[in-house]
Order: sequence, then C-alpha cells, then structure tokens
Amino acid sequence: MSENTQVTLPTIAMLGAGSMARAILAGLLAPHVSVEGAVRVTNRSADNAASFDNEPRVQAWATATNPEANLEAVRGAAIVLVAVKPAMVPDLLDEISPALAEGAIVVSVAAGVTTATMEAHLPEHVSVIRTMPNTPSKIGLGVTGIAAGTRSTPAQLDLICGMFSTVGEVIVLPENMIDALGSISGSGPAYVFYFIEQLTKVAITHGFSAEQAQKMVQGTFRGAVELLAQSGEEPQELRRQVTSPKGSTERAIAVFDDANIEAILLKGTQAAIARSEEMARGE
Ligand SMILES: NC(=O)C1=CN([C@@H]2O[C@H](COP(=O)(O)OP(=O)(O)OC[C@H]3O[C@@H](n4cnc5c(N)ncnc54)[C@H](O)[C@@H]3O)[C@@H](O)[C@H]2O)C=CC1
Ligand SMILES: O=C(O)[C@@H]1CCC=N1
Repeated sequence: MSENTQVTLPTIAMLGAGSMARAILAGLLAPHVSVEGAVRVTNRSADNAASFDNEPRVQAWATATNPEANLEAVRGAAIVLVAVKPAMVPDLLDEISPALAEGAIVVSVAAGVTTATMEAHLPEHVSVIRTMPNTPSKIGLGVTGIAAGTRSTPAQLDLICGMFSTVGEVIVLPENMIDALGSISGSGPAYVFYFIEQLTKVAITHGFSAEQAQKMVQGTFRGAVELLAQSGEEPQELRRQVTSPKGSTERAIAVFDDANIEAILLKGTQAAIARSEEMARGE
C-alpha cells in the first residue's frame, strides 16, 4: 500500500506484544494510519509494557502486574489481535470472551490455530479471521496471508486486509492454504537470514574478516533483492546476467543443482507445514 493512502481503523487491542505484534504495531503507528483511540497492547512482563511509556498512541498493560490486563484491553475494542504463542490461544480466548464487544473481530496471527478452534472458544457474536504475517511488517515490507472464518463478513475481511496493508502485501486465501503460505513467507525471513549466516561463515572460511564477510554478504543480498525489485526482470534473467557461459558462477550453480536445493527447500517447507498441523492438534 502506498505511504500516501490514508487508512482509518477502529479501536484495536493487541494481546501478546512480542516480536510479531510489535512488527504490526510499527505499521499501525505510521503517519498515514489513524487508529481510533490508543492501540491497547498487553503482554506478560511489566518491563515490556513500560517500553511503551513514552508512546502516547499506545496504552500498555502487563498480566504480571494486572491479572485483568487482557479483559481491560479488549473491552470496547472492535479488532482484537491475538499474538500469543499458539498453545496459549484457546485459554486466552476463554479468558477474554466475557469482555468482548458485540460484533468484535478476533484476528489471530498464531501458527496452526484453526478458525474452527477459535470459533469454538468465542461467543457467537464474535467473528474470527486467521492471518499469517511476517516480521518485515516492521518496516512496511511484510507479506500477510489472510483467511476468513465461518462467521466473518466480506466487510470485516476487507477491514482486516486494510489493517495488514498498512504493513505490506496481503494475500487472501482459503484457510487450507495458510500453513503452506506460512512455510514460505511466514517462516521465510528466517530462511533468508539463515542463508546470510551460512554464506558469511563461508566467506570467513575463505579468509575474510568478519567485518569484510558481513559487508560482502549483506551488501550482495541487499543489492540483488533491490536489483530484482527495481529492474522488473525475472530472477532467471538476472541470474543469467551473472552466469557467464563457461565462467565461474556456472560451476557454483552446478554444485547447487547437484545438491537439489529445490528438493531441500520443499522438504523444509513440508516439515514446517507438518509442525503447523501438529500445533493445530494442540501438540
Ligand atoms: N515471529 C514470527 O515471525 C511470527 C510469529 N507468528 C505468530 O505470532 C505469535 C507470537 O509469536 P512471537 O511474537 O514470535 O512470540 P513472542 O514470544 O515474541 O511474543 C509473545 C508475547 O505474548 C506475551 N504473552 C504471553 N502470555 C500472554 C497472556 N496470557 N496475555 C498477554 N500476553 C501474553 C508474551 O509476554 C510475549 O510478549 C505466535 O502465535 C506465532 O505463531 C506468526 C507469524 C510470524
Ligand atoms: O515459527 C513459527 O512457528 C512462527 C510461524 C511463522 C514464523 N514464525
């Protein structure tokens, strides 16, 4: 979404102000977004809540010091974003159910927790929408998959798409595809950082200092991704431009092809999907 598109959102409560919720919150606090009232956030520790002391657009509670924190935060909120660990979601929904406003939308970012599970733990008058965002949301470059629940309306889905559009791209999809999306874009930033870590180690093995290795690897990832974004070319074409016939890159790519990187990535994403399915069963 363009930085200039003004977005207006109703009252929002975010339960579980950890890495993911804070990344989304950063987008909600951008100048082109206006949220009704302060964004209400909760988490466990008082220190974490205190980190919002100088942010007037956020009202924070800690469950460690106020056992009613979640109930107070959701009272009157139109959108309730649930961002605690997946195993904690059912208990949290039971806890907040009595305080939820009529017609509130409960939006979960939790991996593996189905809309059926959430709907079973919430009153009938509350709608559920399941999402799978990623941490680059923090800088407005997130990708979020969004799936409707059985009780959500098209207008509610649009509202939540608008909310996540403040932090990047949005893909609406059927719920049975959300674990697969999570295995690509939800977990994906970790894969990218992992490749950066591995290539940095390799550079050090070749005799470069840690500082040189960091500069060459991070500069190359950044430059390549930016070139892809700015050139409008396909990755295959940009790769061809680097890979001179009978040159050195060709030899490296042949080694990667022999190792069947695609099959390894498929296996990794299948393992991530299997884990999401375990979490859906509460394991
Ligand atoms: N980190 C990521 O890249 C992504 C995470 N997610 C989902 O986001 C959720 C949170 O993950 P992270 O932010 O990584 O975890 P985190 O551990 O950084 O954050 C969880 C937060 O929940 C708080 N919390 C725990 N119990 C609470 C309670 N009863 N009431 C209020 N707050 C409570 C904790 O204090 C902590 O601040 C998970 O369900 C995960 O599946 C989804 C997509 C990407
Ligand atoms: O690792 C996890 O379970 C969460 C979901 C996708 C990214 N982080």
